[in-house]
Amino acid sequence: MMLQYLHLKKDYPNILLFYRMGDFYEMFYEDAQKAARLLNITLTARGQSAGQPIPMAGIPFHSAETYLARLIKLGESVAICEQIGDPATSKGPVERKVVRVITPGTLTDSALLSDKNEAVLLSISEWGKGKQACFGLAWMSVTQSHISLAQCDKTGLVHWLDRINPSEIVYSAGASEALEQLLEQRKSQGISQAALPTLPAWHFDAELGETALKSHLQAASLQAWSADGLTAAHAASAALLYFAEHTQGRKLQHIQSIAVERDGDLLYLPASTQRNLELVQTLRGESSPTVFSLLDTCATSMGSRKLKNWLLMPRRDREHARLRLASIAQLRQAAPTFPLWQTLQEALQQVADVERISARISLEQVRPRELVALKNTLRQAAQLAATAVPEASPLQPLLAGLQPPEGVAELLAKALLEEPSVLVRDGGVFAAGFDAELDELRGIRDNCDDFLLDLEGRERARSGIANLRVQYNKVHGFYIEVSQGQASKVPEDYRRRQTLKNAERFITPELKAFEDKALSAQERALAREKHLYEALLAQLQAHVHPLMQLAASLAELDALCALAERSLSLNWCAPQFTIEPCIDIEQGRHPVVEQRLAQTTQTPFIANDTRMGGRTRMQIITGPNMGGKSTYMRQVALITLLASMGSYVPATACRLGPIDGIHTRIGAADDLANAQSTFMLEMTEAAQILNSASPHSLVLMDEIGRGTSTYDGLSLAGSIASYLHDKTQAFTLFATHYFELTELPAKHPHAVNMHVAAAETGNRIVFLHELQAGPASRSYGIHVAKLAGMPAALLHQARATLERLQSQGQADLQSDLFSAPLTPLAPEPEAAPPQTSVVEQQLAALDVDALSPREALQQLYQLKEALAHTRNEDF
Ligand SMILES: Nc1ncnc2c1ncn2[C@@H]1O[C@H](COP(=O)(O)OP(=O)(O)OP(=O)(O)O)[C@@H](O)[C@H]1O
Repeated sequence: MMLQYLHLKKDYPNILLFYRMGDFYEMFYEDAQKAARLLNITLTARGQSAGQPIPMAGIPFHSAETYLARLIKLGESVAICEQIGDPATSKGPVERKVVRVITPGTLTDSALLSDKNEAVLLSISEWGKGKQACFGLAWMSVTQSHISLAQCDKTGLVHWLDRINPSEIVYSAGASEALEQLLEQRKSQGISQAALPTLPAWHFDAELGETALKSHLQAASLQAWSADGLTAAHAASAALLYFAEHTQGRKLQHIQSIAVERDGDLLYLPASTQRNLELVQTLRGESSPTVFSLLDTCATSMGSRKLKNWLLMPRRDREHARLRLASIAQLRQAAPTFPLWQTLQEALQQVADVERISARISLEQVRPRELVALKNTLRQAAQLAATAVPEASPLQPLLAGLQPPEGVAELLAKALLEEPSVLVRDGGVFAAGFDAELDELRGIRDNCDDFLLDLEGRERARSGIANLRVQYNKVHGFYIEVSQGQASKVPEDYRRRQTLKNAERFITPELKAFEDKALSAQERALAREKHLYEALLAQLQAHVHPLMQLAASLAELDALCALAERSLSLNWCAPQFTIEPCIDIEQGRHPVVEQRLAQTTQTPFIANDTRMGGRTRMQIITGPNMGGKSTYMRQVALITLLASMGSYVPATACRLGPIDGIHTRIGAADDLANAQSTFMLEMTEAAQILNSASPHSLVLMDEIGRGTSTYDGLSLAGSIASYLHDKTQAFTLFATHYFELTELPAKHPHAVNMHVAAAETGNRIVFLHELQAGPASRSYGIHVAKLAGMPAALLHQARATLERLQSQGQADLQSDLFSAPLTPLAPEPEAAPPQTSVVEQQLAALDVDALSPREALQQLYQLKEALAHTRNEDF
């Protein structure tokens, strides 16, 4: 047996092998030691090898899922080896085979997968040399029906890793040191938790990949998906498909489309932005309260996953967002009594996870109860599809996509019991009337009771033993039981089966014959149900593709209903898109802080306006600690993001120009989690922003420079602000406690000073959380320290020091800070200057001195008209 084990294990050297022995999965050697450590299970020994006991550890097979879940969470992979031979007929060890490999990026079991998260497997190939070098990416979730492809350079790779956030990344064993380092570094810095398996380099073969993709799509060319010529991505696909199919032990029939993604099509939300804005996880690593937890009122897990995808992968072009906004507008309308979203969401509550069920049908892992849930969902979907909406409604195509594939619900209704057993092996899955042979076998079993009662009556009469009973147990089968006192009266043909303290158990030839028939009927019925189930799954394969499409429509409808509900319940407005570069928000709010305030203190959130665009590209935001600077900056980023994903936004009005990314540098205690020095991390993140932001990006800089000495920090903060203003020209919100930076707008025409207002009464401070124009009149650090409960003597000393420093004057520093020009920067390509509006251009061209009063008036009218025209240029 150990020979068989070692033979199987040799193909899975780096992952745990669960070796099935009876009711246990056993592990041996290092696997046993590792599992004992990770799972806290007992390490025992079995036999000897080279004079040493063989370490062994096991888990009961019926509780395997719990252990698997723990191992997967720890980033381990497990190969499941089952007995496939018949122990009764096997000579030597029963034949065994690895039937499945479970890895963090290829999960399909409902018990291991989180309902609201995708487990994504990413494959990376390196292609070409020197200037032609690029990375090919291919990624998928095994429970979805498409593969995504992309190609990029090194900077782009970081963007994609942030976006995809894979659970597992497979790359070549011969990968470059740079790639290996990047992946390891992200893991050690806690940016990624992805498992990092490697495959031999020959798996990353472009031709192999292209052929595999074509075979999945059953197409002669990949042109229809714009996926031809993507050599590097094809190479990554080869390894991706090999790895995924190898883990499932079968071809992934349900993969039926390709999505080619391009960096330039998507908004860039770096990992730091996702973290700082607490999109799906709080800074403490919890799943609530976050933007996603606030948005997610979906009725189905499919809807939640779709919504999360919209939030984390918004597109730059506004087509998708506009369509979603139009759909939300429709869902908000009364139809006729309740808003349409409510009627639809009630129906969606009854909908099962069609996407995952369909994938499990394809992988032949689906359970009977999931099929019953699918049947009920299909009926529900047919009703949803019939929902009345106006003809030109943007919801029309979605509702049309809810038509269930023909005959599937009927087939499932006919085949399955309303409440089947959990597992097919227990029987009790198929409905009566579906299969004549099964009905007959079940008939024999069901007639048992009648026969046994009849036999009992006859045997009592024959033997004259009144308390004789015919019974059954799993160990001994059928028997006739009589008390010890009566045992001598039994007829001659009774054969003793078992002696108990007070009773004797017998069998008769007639009972034995019945037992053989009944037990074999039971066994045959189970085998028949297994066979029928396999046949049913084979029949369902043809419907997997339409079921996946139905799932996509259900998910989208659900996500839209959630956004409609949120927009009404939280009083959000529809954003407007314009080609003019701007972020124009009226009475904006931070949705999560607003909700927290409402739930905890019941104090209202103070809404604030944001006007950026045209002349204003940068706000230097000052004000006391706790004044609301971070909240304000985050709210601008969140409103921008929510609008870009096609959601209503927490504001009374919002106009938004093109946006290509949201970059944030926000100092927080979370830096401690990283091994890097806080200041180093701060500078690294700032450098990344300066290198990748563009005039269409939104940049949030919160207290940059505070991680080093005052003068260093101040100088760096000043230079960074200047660089962002002059070179990057991104929309920038720059919060700082360096009061000296309020001088910046004097020399930088596109920057303005803003401050969060606070009122002082005596030595007390009241935060107004109101954003006002101009710099803060002073800082309130000592007031805030008082609020925090600092000892009075300490505060007294701090005040005295402050006064002394202020009287020494810092004026010199202030005027010097921005006097040094931002040169030499000549070799760098100049970014395009901020777009000047038509009105500005006309104004610049005017020769005022040459105009008569009448012409001047005329010009004024024209300018006003041009201005109105620009503002209406929404698209
Ligand atoms: N607009 C607002 N309306 C009501 N309360 C607010 C508002 N903005 C902020 N707050 C409250 O003030 C608290 C502090 O806000 P925030 O962290 O944004 O201040 P800050 O100015 O960035 O402080 P620091 O400079 O210390 O980082 C928030 O947690 C919130 O409770």
